[in-house]
Amino acid sequence: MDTVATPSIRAIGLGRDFAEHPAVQRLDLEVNPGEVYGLLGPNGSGKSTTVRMLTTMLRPSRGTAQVAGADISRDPGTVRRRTGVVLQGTALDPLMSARELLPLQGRLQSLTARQARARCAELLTAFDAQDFADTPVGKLSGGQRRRVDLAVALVQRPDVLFLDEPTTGLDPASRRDLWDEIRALAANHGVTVLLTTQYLEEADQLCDRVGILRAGRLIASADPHALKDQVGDRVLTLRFRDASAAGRARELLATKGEQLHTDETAPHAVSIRLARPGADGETLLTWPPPACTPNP
Ligand SMILES: Nc1ncnc2c1ncn2[C@@H]1O[C@H](COP(=O)(O)OP(=O)(O)OP(=O)(O)O)[C@@H](O)[C@H]1O
Repeated sequence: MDTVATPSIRAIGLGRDFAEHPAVQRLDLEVNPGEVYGLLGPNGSGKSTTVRMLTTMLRPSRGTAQVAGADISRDPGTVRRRTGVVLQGTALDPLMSARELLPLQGRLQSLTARQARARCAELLTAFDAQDFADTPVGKLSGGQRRRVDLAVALVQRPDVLFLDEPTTGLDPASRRDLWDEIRALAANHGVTVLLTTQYLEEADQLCDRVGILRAGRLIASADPHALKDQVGDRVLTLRFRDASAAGRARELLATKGEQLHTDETAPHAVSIRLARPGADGETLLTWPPPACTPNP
């Protein structure tokens, strides 16, 4: 019996040039069913170009890929039917509400009116969106809006979901809520998720595996812990009660010449690179600092 699952996404030598400049070089990638895979990389590293090729929006210059069992070049219609996509700045009609948009999407995907209404009700409940279901999406907060984007992408029950920088611009609490939704999709419904991110913490907390893209090349791909060992310095993260305590710790550590890693998504945390030889075991910080030690 064959017990090896067919990958939900398999790219072989996939690449795309713009005016002879390779935006994505030769990408080899496999993502398994039910996995949350993160493509991590700075601006311009090729993340969106990769997503646009895998979702059949952009023709590759070289290579091949299969998504949800279909070839992106030979059978793009099947790929589109079996996948959901949320791109950066997805253009939903700002005057329409979730309760209008979701059934409309269902009808476009050939559901009957009754099926479309039922699916809409199911998704509004799943995304805890009843309270803002009748508000035009143009008037929603960033976090609410992303949940509607995600719900719209899920109307057709996709096997594979692509999310291009799903949490950019969200506050930390909305970001964590969205992480929970994405995890639940994979864990409870077996949806395979490929997302792109610029945030190390997001890749670390959310993804089963992470690929690092740099200048259009996948330079590493593994689970986040293995990746940190392979390509990163060791990082010690201290979490504080509030952002101001973290700020004071950051100032103290900077005066000691420590190399700090800043992550704008985690204002309560301070991360220190432990790359200096001989730094292990040294006391880096005494907390609380002397100025706020309670009087005996
Ligand atoms: N339509 C296009 N025409 C010309 N060059 C493009 C086009 N789209 C992307 N590029 C170039 O391809 C490279 C990769 O861009 P891409 O948008 O894939 O990167 P990214 O990692 O998604 O960046 P960001 O995080 O800013 O979205 C960049 O050098 C970009 O300028």
